[in-house]
Amino acid sequence: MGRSGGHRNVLSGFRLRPDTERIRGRQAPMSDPVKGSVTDAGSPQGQVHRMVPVLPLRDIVVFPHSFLPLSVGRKSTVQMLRDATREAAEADPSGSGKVMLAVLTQKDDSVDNPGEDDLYRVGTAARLEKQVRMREGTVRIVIRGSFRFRVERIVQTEPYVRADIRVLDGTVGANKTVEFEALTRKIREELQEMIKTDLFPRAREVMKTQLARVGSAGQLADFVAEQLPSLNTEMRQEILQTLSIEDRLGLAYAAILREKQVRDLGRSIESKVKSEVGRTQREFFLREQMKAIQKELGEGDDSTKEMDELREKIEKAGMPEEAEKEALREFRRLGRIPPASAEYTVGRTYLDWLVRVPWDKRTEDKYDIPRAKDILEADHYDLEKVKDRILEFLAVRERKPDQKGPILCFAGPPGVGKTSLGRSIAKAVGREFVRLSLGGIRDEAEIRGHRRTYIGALPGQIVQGLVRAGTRNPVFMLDEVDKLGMDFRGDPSSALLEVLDPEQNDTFRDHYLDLAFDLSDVLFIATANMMDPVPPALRDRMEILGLQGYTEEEKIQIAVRHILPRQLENHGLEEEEDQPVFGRESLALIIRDYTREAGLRNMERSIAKICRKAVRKLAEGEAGPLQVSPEVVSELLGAPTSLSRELVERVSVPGVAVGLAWTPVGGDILFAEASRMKGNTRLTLTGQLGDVMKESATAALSWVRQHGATYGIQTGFYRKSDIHFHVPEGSTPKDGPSAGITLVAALISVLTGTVCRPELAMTGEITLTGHVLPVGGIKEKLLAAHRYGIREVILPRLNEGSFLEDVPDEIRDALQIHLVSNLEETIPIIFPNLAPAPTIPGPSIAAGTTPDQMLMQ
Ligand SMILES: Nc1ncnc2c1ncn2[C@@H]1O[C@H](COP(=O)(O)OP(=O)(O)OP(=O)(O)O)[C@@H](O)[C@H]1O
Repeated sequence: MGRSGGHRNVLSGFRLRPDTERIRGRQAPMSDPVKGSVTDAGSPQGQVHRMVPVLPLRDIVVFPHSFLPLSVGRKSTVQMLRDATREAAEADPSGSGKVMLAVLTQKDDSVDNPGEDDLYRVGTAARLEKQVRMREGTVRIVIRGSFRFRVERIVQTEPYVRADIRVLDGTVGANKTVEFEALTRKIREELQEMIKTDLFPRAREVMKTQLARVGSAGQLADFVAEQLPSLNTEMRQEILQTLSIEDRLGLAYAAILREKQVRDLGRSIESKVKSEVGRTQREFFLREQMKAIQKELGEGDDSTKEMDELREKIEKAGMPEEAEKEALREFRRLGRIPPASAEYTVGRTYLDWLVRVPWDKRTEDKYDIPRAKDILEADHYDLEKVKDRILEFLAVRERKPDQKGPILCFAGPPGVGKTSLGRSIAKAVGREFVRLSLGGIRDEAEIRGHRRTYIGALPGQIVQGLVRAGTRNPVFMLDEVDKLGMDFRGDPSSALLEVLDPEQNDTFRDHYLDLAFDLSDVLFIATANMMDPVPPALRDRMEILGLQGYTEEEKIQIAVRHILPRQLENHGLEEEEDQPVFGRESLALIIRDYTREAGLRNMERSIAKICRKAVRKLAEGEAGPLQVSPEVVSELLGAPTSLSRELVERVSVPGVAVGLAWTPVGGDILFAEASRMKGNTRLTLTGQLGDVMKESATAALSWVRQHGATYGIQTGFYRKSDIHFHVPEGSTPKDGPSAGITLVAALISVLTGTVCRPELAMTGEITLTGHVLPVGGIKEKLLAAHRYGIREVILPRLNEGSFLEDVPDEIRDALQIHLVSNLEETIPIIFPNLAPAPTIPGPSIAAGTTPDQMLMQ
């Protein structure tokens, strides 16, 4: 027997039967529309009906007054219907004989051919109201429940079941109407409430009418059992078998309470599901829309693939536990944010940085000292002291790899090979090399990164450098530590201190990554042009290796051995017949007239320029190697920027003297100018005069006023004069006391109207009593003098030691050096024609006298 196909709608309650509609074309009423008190009438109670054909049902319990359509599919049942119909027709040839069926519910609905034990013993006798044979062999029937019965005996099982049945009284205790009143009313109220809240309007009306037609209390209990969807077959069967009305009402009420619970639960699930479904559906819809837009724009939908790749990268990045946890957390968050949002981009960029940081990638160190020596030798000419120190440094590291030794700092003018030494160290130990220029960094965040809350935040330069290196243990060159700035955005040098401090740098925390990174494997090397501006705390961490400028000869050697071969290779001039041939004089010319530097930067640039021109000439079909003679140099590089000529011109008037200065970019010459005007004893100082040089100017004036007469200067010259000192700035700022004798020379020159000699330069600090004190940077200054073609130099005698020690022979040989102890010795060297008169001691000057007061004397 097939099921009726009755559809139970959990959410809306009551059972709706689509089959009913199909058969009758409209919603069939669920119960017999009989009015008034209904007993299980139709058969006297206790009466036994014999040989009644049994209609076994799966999952459905039929009650008296039930009126329901069913679909019959089992062959045995179809046959049973045919036989029963025939028998009824035979018994009542008038045609009004109704077929009566004993409807029994199966205990187990999986049984196909139920026997005696598979059926409940209590059922409902029903009349067959209608039957329609369908094409596929099934029969649609409509039955109407009549009375409860109990099976007395199964009299036949094949081909279908027949039984003798006894009519039961389903109205036991029906006279106690008052007692039932409260319960009946309650049940009705509950049912009405359910109908109101849970049904669609049309079904609600049908149900209301049916409930209104339910007359007796027993019938009400049956109605509940039949209609409440949450009851199962056993519960319904139990209500059917309960003959006492009181008990049946009790069971029905319990069923209602249960139903209410189930509905409340259903509602809360429904609202949860609804809100979840609403949100997911919305997101889904938006994502789909976005995909469509991307597709339209031809951007494709690679996001899933991309996310998979990202996850793989996170897993392979070798992050420490803390970092990996954070990365996966961010990754999961990313999965929940729409990819087009700004937040997604921020998260994505963060993860991209995280996976690029070389958490566990490192190179194996090679501490092979002889090999390191070869590499340093091959890459660098001279610099013996520095190379020795580097080799010692490496040797100690070999013995004690975790040595938290000093940080090397190469100090010297630009272009003397600081960076290239760093590269050679990296090559020698087999590490990657990265370089970070600290020049102009004023913001701590550039070292340590911006916090992620800033739009466009990035990791700091240290982390970026490591990412560039691709390993966690590169040689990291911090260029120009002396140029670190500091302002309201924080002090970058304190961040740098942390980076360089071996006690702290194993847990360096970049603000952007916000994760600890161990920097202790990094080999930091610093460079600086001068050490004075480097904050003392930073200087303390470093061992300073000084590199000075090169002499002309050294430069020629470096050019021939290193720079030329490199530039030829860079310009694709490997073939000998293509290579330009540089003569020694040409290189000297470039050094002397085209580059004014302590290092080799401009020289390398000039050589590169000539190589470019040579390549072009070859390309234009000019055969043979280019012979780079001095004339060709002039032709290719243009007019020389020779200073010697400028020197002669500038010193051709009285009042100008040539001094030597030390600057952060190497030695340089300076012009000290003095002039005298009619006036009122005023001293004016202009130009690039630092505080120290201003003091030197005042001291120079005082000395000349005291001793000027010796050199033919009118005593009291200052009374009707204003004196003006000026030191043109030139390209590089210069400061220091070493201009003392130069200022004296300029003043005497203007006061006596005698020009200084252009081939003579000088340096030395003076005291008020005319002593010449030692100064710094002797080697640099002499190299500069040589570069400019100066032939004579006046130096303080007290510098004799460093002059003999530091200055290369070649320079010493090329320059005539005058060592002086006081100005009396000095002036005749500068002005040989000013005959010194016997010394007349001047008036002594009280301490604390101002320049103006002095001028008044
Ligand atoms: N002693 C040397 N031997 C060989 N080549 C040298 C030597 N000194 C400098 N050079 C070459 O001169 C050029 C400039 O040197 P480098 O860039 O290392 O200078 P630097 O001191 O680092 O300058 P900066 O302070 O401006 O960074 C490089 O090509 C370098 O190879």
